[in-house]
Amino acid sequence: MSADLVLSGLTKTFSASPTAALDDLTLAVAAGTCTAVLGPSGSGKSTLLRVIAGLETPDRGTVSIAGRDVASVPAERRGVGMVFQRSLLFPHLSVRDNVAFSDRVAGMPRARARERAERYLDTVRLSGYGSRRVGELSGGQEQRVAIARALAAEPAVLLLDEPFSALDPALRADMHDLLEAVRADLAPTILLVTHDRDEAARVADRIALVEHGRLLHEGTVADAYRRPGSLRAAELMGGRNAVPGEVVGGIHRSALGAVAATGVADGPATLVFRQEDVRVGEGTDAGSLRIAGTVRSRRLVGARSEITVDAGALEVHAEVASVSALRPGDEVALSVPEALAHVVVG
Ligand SMILES: Nc1ncnc2c1ncn2[C@@H]1O[C@H](COP(=O)(O)OP(=O)(O)OP(=O)(O)O)[C@@H](O)[C@H]1O
Repeated sequence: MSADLVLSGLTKTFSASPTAALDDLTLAVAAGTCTAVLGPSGSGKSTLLRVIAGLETPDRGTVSIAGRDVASVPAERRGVGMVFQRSLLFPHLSVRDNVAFSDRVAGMPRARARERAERYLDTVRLSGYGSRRVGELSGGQEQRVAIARALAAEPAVLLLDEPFSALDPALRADMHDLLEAVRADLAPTILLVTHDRDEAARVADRIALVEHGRLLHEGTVADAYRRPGSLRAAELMGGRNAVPGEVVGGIHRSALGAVAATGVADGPATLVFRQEDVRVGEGTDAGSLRIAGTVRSRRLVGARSEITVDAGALEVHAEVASVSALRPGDEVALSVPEALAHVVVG
């Protein structure tokens, strides 16, 4: 029940808006995989999903599902299911009849459609809830029903538009487990729009970064974090360290010394590395970048702390354990394994 999804040169400008919501966006999602779409507010993520679903028509470009251009296929025949931030369930129907809705519209007899609905309610771990009214459900349960309803239509492609963002962290974690179970069971091809990098890392195979309607970076989750395609991509992935320098002959030179930059053209380039990858101490392995400086500030980041270190003209950010004794004013030696530093153009 999964299919390759290929988007090619998608462009969409709304008449009310001077700039393109989608600008020549090309992206491929392999059958049965999940790509998370991350990007700032207004970058075109929802428009992208709406174009794929057939709810908007692109000015240019194509959407292909299982190798077929779906331009002339109406939304309800595309084999695409969509779940939004708000569940948009029918309040006057029972949970079971909400899930059975698409089968009923397709003409399936009520008893059979309800039987199938129960199966999908079981998939989203809501068996026993079929007779309830939507108003009797929690937000998390409502989203489960919305997912069951989308799955009951057996979509080859499942589009999720910030489906968990209104849920509290514990419920969100439950939903991530649920999505994993759905993927193992039914393997739809999924495009998940989210603002939450951790969510993307938890549930997706790959990350697509979108800004101003353009694709900035596409790759595995690990690469999005550690090998971003550009300085902007590094920033959007929450990377806090960027050291300007210059590449000459495949070597990047900066205040941190020389680092291999294979394949990067000569010219200005920036060395990026994650705050999570900076270690306190000199680092024993030969391939480490060493940084000496003074702690300027320290702030809590969840259960850990982040320190900002002044190292000459450089500002370096490092995550440390909350029990770390480092305080503003302390001298500190830091190191970064060279393999975890990455050179981007610009
Ligand atoms: N129906 C519409 N009419 C006019 N402009 C629109 C319409 N829908 C979206 N836009 C514009 O297109 C751009 C992209 O919007 P879109 O909703 O796709 O962004 P987004 O990345 O999903 O944002 P967010 O993260 O805030 O949900 C924005 O500038 C928005 O104002």
